[in-house]
Amino acid sequence: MRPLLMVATPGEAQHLRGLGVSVRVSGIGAVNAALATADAVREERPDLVVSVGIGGAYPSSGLTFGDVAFSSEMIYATLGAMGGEGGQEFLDLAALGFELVDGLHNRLPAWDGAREWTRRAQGVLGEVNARAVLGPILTVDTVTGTASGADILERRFPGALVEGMEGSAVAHAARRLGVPALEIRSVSNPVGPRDRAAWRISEALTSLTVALQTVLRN
Ligand SMILES: O=C(O)c1cccc(C(=O)CC[C@H]2O[C@@H](n3cnc4c(=O)[nH]cnc43)[C@H](O)[C@@H]2O)c1
Repeated sequence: MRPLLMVATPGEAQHLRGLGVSVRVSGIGAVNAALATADAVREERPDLVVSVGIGGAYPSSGLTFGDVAFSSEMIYATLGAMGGEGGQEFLDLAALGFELVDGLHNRLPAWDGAREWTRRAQGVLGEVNARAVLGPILTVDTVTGTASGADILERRFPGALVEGMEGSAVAHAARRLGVPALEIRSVSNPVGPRDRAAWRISEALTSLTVALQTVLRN
């Protein structure tokens, strides 16, 4: 297998350089992520693209610092329109009659090995009291900074585990070039009221590295 890891920041890349696979830095956000993924796929011809990084955990996920979310699907959580009664209803691309790619709308299915990778990561993370969980991962353009914002997204996408700012765009670009994709995010912060002091980035990057070492080994 020739996986390509896409990260947003040099700090994330630094932790992952020793894994023996290609790691590319895109910059923050969906546009950077899509453009960098397209360039990297054309240059390196991977057979799997993995969007990896830190992320915020939704309260209902039960995930906490250092837990690792594996995507069952990557969802553009805010791509659509607000409408309906009082303008409070989210209309996704399907409701608007627009296709994203290949007949898909906001949701991009993950690579079909995602469940097996989650199982393997759970084996090793369990030893340090962290968890690996499979479920939807949301992509947002703005870090959610309020409890009501978290609540809105959890209602819109039941079962959502974590949010980040690049995963759907990485998967989208990879899909357009015929390569399967997966997103893996380690929890650095809860989604909710902004508290920058509470972020635990180092802990998140350590368990992300452990999880990746395990799944990439076989
Ligand atoms: O709120 C701040 O002051 C702040 C300070 C430093 C960095 C940020 C970011 O927005 C980093 C975004 C970066 O990290 C990923 N990430 C991590 N946690 C979250 C989250 O809760 N919601 C969305 N994205 C998150 C994201 O993928 C970016 O690559 C903010």
